[in-house]
Amino acid sequence: MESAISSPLSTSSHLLPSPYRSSLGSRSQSFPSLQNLRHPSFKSRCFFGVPFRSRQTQPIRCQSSNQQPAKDDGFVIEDVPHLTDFLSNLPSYPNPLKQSQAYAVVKQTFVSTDDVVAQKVVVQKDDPRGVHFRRAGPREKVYFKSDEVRACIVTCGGLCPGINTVIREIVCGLNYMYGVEDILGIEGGYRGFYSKNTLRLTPKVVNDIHKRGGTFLRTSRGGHDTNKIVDNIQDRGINQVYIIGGDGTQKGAALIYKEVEKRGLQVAVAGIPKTIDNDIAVIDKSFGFDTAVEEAQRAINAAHVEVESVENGVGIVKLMGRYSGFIALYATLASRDVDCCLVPESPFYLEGRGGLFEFVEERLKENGHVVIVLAEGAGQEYVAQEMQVVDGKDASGNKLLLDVGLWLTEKIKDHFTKVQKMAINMKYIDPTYMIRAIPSNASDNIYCTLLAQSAVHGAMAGFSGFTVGPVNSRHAYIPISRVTETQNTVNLTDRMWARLLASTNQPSFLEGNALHERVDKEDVDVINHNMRATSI
Ligand SMILES: Nc1ncnc2c1ncn2[C@@H]1O[C@H](COP(=O)(O)OP(=O)(O)OP(=O)(O)O)[C@@H](O)[C@H]1O
Ligand SMILES: O=P(O)(O)OC[C@H]1O[C@](O)(CO)[C@@H](O)[C@@H]1O
Ligand SMILES: [Mg+2]
Repeated sequence: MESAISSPLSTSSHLLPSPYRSSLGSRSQSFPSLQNLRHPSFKSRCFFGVPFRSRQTQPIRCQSSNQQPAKDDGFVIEDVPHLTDFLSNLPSYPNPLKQSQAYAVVKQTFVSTDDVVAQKVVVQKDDPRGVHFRRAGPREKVYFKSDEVRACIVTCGGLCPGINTVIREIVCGLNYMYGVEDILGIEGGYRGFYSKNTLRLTPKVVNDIHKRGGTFLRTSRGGHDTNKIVDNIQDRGINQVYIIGGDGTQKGAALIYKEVEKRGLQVAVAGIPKTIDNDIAVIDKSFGFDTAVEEAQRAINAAHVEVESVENGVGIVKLMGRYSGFIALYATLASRDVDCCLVPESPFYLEGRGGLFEFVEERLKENGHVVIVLAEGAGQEYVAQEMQVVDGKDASGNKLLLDVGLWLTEKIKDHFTKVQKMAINMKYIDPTYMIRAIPSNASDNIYCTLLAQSAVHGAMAGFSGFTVGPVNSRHAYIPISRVTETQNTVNLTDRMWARLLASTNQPSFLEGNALHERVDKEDVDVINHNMRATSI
């Protein structure tokens, strides 16, 4: 018989010293074990009964009634900073949502201070309980009076479907839920703080913007100057800063928060993660990603229609994805018209057994056509070898990529016409900006609304230096450093990539490839871990 999973419940408890970890703008608390215990009121009896934000708070260990020593169950909270961490006498006020019509019939308007979201939901019985983040949502107490809030919103980095929805919902959320009227738009990204006038944002001004692609506030790369930005925040009397942007933007937001803390300002800094590439760590998925994948279907479909209408048709579609091939992966899986998907994470090769040329030839013989989807960051090393180019960077310091789409197109044409003496019909489609310069679809719009409202609740509740996002489909406040320390990339040892290979039946390019060895030698542990922990 399967043994019962031990439950962390108790009727008695005592305090233990708090193992307190701290990283940039984050605090982690590890909670010791609560084992062999079952009790439905665990939440209120054990550590959940104590607000874990307070510095005085000591994690509580619960023991079974027979008082056997409890073992550490590895419960960790990666907490976000709060304004009271450096402004200890900050007054709090009852949340005006108590009077809100919208929340009037909600059973539990306020998120308990003890609610957390688990980073991993697929675990094994004996695994440590792992990392948790603070659950997002409205709190009973706020640390701003509504008429004293002066908020601002800025958007930085590349475009992404849904930015306007996030802007709209921050403005409407602040105004409708909290009665905030003073909201400023910072124009043109970070540099707009010190080089441009602000825009006044009201629900009326932003009413329709979610129907448009792009960003109503405009954006830029580069131009992050922490001191100038915080000087400007201070000079303008801004006390809530909403920053929408990707990994670079979030790094900038962390610096702004650090400076705000250093100067002891009552300023809530909230990051809303944005990236079309879906490369932001920890969160389930970035907003606009689904819309982009959907739009990519149109390009793939066009390629497929073109190549199946001619003899030996070869279609190549290049999609965004600098270091992460998620758009290409998901667009391929969704389409089923794609024969081969190439992503930056999976090196490929052209010639010889198991190579791309051989595969294209086979598919042409079999079906008369072939469609390849290519992420822009794939095969960069091959293109670089053949092109005399100086390493270029954009204003933010991101490496400028070489056009792998054109390179591959030429390679395939050359091979079949010159080497194979076989006429092919090449159709190259590059919908790069088309998939991100569009408004978000319905589900992304809903997602954007949740992100915006969660950010507003967090800032009003006095949290600062946090990023908001869904973790296992529950919105959470995540320390900024957690989403910037690594980038999310397609994991070749994860089942999702295997699903793609199984769906397209394309070569894995493992033969003659360094990856083979790498997987064999060092990734056994990773594979085991992923088999256990993968959330997909
Ligand atoms: N390490 C950093 N420290 C401070 N600011 C940064 C850093 N990296 C980037 N920024 C600033 O963040 C802004 C946006 O950065 P970037 O152009 O890299 O886009 P991003 O936010 O990563 O979005 P995406 O990559 O999705 O387009 C720029 O204004 C840039 O100056
Ligand atoms: O041409 P831009 O605006 O710099 O953006 C291109 C880059 O932005 C991204 O979409 C990331 O936001 C990358 O995939 C792409 O390489
Ligand atoms: Mg980036």
